[in-house]
Amino acid sequence: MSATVMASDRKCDPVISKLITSLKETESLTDEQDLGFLQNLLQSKELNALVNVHSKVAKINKDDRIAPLLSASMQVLLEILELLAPRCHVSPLCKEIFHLLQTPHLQSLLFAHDSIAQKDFYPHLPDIPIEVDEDEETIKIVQLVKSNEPLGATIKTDEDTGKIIIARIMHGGAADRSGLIHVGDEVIEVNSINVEGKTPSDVLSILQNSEGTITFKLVPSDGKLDQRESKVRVKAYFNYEPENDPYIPCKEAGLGFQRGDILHIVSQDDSYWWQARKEGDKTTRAGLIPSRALQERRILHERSQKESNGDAKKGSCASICSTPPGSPNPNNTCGGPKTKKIMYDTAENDDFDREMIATYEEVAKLYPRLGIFRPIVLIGAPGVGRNELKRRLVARDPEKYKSPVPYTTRPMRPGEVAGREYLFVTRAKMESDIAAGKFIEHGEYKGHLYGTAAESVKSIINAGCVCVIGPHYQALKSLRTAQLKPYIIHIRTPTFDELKKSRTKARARSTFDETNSRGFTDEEFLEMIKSDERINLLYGHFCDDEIVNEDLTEAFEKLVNLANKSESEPLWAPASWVQ
Ligand SMILES: Nc1ncnc2c1ncn2[C@@H]1O[C@H](COP(=O)(O)OP(=O)(O)OP(=O)(O)O)[C@@H](O)[C@H]1O
Repeated sequence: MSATVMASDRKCDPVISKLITSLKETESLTDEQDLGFLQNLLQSKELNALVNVHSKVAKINKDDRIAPLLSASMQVLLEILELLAPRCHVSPLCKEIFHLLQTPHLQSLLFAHDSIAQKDFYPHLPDIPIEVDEDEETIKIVQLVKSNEPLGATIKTDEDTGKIIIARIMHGGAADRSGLIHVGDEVIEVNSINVEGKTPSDVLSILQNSEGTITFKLVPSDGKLDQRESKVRVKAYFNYEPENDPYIPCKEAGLGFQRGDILHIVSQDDSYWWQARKEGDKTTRAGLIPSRALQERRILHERSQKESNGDAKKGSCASICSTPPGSPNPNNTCGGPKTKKIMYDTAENDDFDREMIATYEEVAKLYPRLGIFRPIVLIGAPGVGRNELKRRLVARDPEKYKSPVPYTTRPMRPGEVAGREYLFVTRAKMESDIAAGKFIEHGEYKGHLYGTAAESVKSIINAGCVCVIGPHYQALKSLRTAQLKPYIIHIRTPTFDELKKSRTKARARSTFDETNSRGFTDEEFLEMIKSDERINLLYGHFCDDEIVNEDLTEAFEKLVNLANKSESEPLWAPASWVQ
């Protein structure tokens, strides 16, 4: 028995009626069961309703009056947002339009509009297979005119058959744009030269030596691979130079980049070599970059090599090292003064960071939200000037920029007000809160605990103010979350000479020795630079920007500009923060 709802009480679509009539006349359908099934299906209410909708949409589509003016209104909206963003703090009108254009309802409406305009609702049906004689081989002849532009395709020898095949087509390259060459196509001839038994480099030299038109004789691959571009954007966490990479399949096809560059990954089809373009780059052809998996392997390989070299070195210097190996203390350096006020600790140490394999991070544009500001986090080497810059920013507009009040277990001193200098708590309470992960940073000084609670940061954000903090760099682990969405700035040291000159001129006070008010020593300057390099190596990729703190006025001006930028412009951030 069929559960299909019949459309017998309604008028069938004329085409369906015709089909039902012809069904009855079909002699080849002798099986009663098949006939019954088809009749039921054609008369079903669901099918008729669908055909009805389809006919109406098809009829409407024929009407030119409702043709869309554009099919990428979301793209236009994003471009307008980018244009408006820097003007938001200048004009309230711009700000209003900016936030209006960001509303999810409007964006969903435009998104739906674009899907309809692009006819994205049509099902993607597989190509109807053409019946070909299995013994007959289809061959296509492709002619391309040689220009300065590379072909944008790589070839390889098929491991099973030994034949030369197209390994990849670079998105936007000449081969891709021709639409005639596909991944998996077998190359039989190049300019009438049979390539059977030849290596990919033989074929390459044929190509290099040919002038004008290049003619390929190809056996098309069975299945056409989907060459649609992916929309993934990543932030690179390492520098890449294809010309110095011995493993890249084709150096000319490589895309070099710097740490911090935003890359548009257009294809991840190949597990080792992705295709990418630099974000904002107008060139259409994508380039090859190592995939995440490949880069992770390389880093692990490099590390294991370094470790084995390091072990050898450690062994040879064991007799002259007094400190046990593997006990780094970023706050107190061997030989330096040891009375740093707050030695910030987080639950984990730098070993955690060494474990991390920094390759790429998926990013998306994070748009400013009305009345919710990203906290500004200044990290840097101890003594570099984070507190000075933070103090100046808060002093510039105390209603807007606020620093969280730290907690302490030390007793209140005369003249202090609870909640102004510190929030005073018992040791037991603070220890249990630290254990519960409620502190973004904490440390001990002269037998008392000090620290900043995550909740203090959150309450400043919730009050509609910009929270400014200058924590120890290890606190980034607990701060860099989707909830807080921090804007992280690395305050960097200038060169030794610039550092010494600027601090001496300003009579800067050393933060390495709280018991004496004195200037920095050369040793401390060197330590600052070393620490800055270390932070850059371990945490630089987490930073949104950096400021070299040589001239204080200039550094502060840059900080103000970056603070404005973080409040008003759409900026790249981890994709998980945007969803
Ligand atoms: N660009 C600069 N030129 C001259 N002096 C500076 C500059 N930046 C900071 N200073 C001075 O250097 C000293 C240390 O700065 P600050 O207290 O801000 O360092 P910090 O990074 O917060 O260090 P710590 O984390 O150790 O407390 C202060 O006297 C400050 O005024």
